[in-house]
Amino acid sequence: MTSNHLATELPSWSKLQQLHDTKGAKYDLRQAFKADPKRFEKYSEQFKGTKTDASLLVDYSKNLIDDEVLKTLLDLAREAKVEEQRDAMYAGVKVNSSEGRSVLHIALRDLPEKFKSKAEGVDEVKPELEHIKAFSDAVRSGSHKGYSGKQIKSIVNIGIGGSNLGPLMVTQALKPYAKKDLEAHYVSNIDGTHLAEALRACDPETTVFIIASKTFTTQETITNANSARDWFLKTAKDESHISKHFVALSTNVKEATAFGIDKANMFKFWDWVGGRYSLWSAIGLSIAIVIGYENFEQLLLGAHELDVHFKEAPLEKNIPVLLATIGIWYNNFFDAQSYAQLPYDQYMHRFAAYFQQASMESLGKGVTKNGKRVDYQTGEVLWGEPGTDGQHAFYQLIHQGTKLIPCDFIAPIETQNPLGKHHDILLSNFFAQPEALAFGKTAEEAKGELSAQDQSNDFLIQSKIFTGNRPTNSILAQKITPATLGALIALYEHKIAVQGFIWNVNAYDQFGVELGKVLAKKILPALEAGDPNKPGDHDSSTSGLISYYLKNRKGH
Ligand SMILES: O=P(O)(O)OC[C@H]1O[C@](O)(CO)[C@@H](O)[C@@H]1O
Repeated sequence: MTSNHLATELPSWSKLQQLHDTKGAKYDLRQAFKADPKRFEKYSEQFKGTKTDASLLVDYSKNLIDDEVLKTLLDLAREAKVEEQRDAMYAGVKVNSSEGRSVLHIALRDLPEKFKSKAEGVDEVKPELEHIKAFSDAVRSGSHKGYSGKQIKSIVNIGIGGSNLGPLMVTQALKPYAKKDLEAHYVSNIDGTHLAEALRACDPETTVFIIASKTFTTQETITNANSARDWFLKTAKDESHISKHFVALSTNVKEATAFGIDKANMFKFWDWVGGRYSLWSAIGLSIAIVIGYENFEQLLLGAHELDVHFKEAPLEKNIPVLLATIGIWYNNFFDAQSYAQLPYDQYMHRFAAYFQQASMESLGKGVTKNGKRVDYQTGEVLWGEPGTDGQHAFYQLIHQGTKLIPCDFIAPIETQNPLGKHHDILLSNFFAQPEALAFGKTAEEAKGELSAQDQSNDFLIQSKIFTGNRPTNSILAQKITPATLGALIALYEHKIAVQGFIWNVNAYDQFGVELGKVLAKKILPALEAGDPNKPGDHDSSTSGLISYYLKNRKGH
């Protein structure tokens, strides 16, 4: 299923522009809520797993939308053939056209085999899960021992981008489910500090290194993996011990073998698993080790149940479609420059960082799938920090700054750590912030709060006005369990898919990360040669910087 369109050519695009100009820009949430006491019921959806405890309430009523806007947004989705593109993706059509690949992370979690996606390797998903189960069980139970017969106490996942952020985010978000006597470290950065700090906390006799790289050629990962092997061999001495301490997660068996990893220690996945969608695959091995295979399976099943919702719910009730199109409303018609994800759950502190890659690497594209340059904005700039820390840092700008920043607030109803009044206080903030953003404070109200003397101080009054009409979604999860987290991640993955379908960009390639990598490879020999007078053939800025570095570096 290919589509030829520029989003601006779809009939509903100009209608949305009109709607924005005639009423969207002036939309008043105070009035909207007053006029319709059932607005919350109308503009919220519940998602409940049937076989898992996944449970989400998504309230999108505090958006600058009415029935006409919403209908037009969904018309836009239909005109862009979102449903057909989704079905093609699920079926295994090679929708990643530039790389000639299917996009089937949904097949990794389709344990009930509902979608019958077709691609080479789909039938290997379950055997590979068995492999993950056997290894994670062995490490957790202590039956997999280090070369000197000791039980494994630390794992170090070495990977970057999608081979790091997903497992890192999930193991943090699900920390209450983690095995207590096992330390998990995640090393991604080529900065030697990252590996050095992790190794300081490890003992070679009791550490397993998980080399996670789809391609097994990524410079950071291979360099870190080699340094980890050197560190290990300094103590272990004998290379035959490597097999008990190094495993590889990769689609590239040849390179992993060349690195010295035993076939039995390789966990494979397939080219239809995009790096930033790979936590459900062998890349999730560290998740299974940390939280146990049964919990890992719940994560997959929760995501699968959301996949079913995305596939079967009518667009009017389809949560990923609603969030995606509402996002487009602001990104393309209100010129919103960014979008914030704000989890009110300390364990979810890497959630926005994870979706930064998933969303921005997927949708940061400037050409359509047919090679036409787009004449509209694409990927949202995504950022965020957990509440309430964010409140004391950047919320001032969200409330009163000149930029429109749509936000998603996410919180669990049940905390993993009941502690006095803490959770109610946290949640009171979770409820209050979207309320303040939506309804603001008028000049009258601001004036009423001032002393008689200050009531004529216009600067004070103006400074205390909150314009309101700042849009938010509020997502309440029952509890951040493995299944609920799986559903939440899948929800945002599908939001990305829908936006890609509408903007008609390929959300599954990443050519934008290449150029800088190629230039770095050209620069490295000059740094290794070390002659400040020979920085290589560059512009004066780059050469000047390299020479300055070479002249001033010490301890090399
Ligand atoms: O898993 P690999 O092949 O080492 O790639 C790591 C990351 O590098 C990228 O290719 C580019 O940043 C990501 O898409 C990917 O997640």
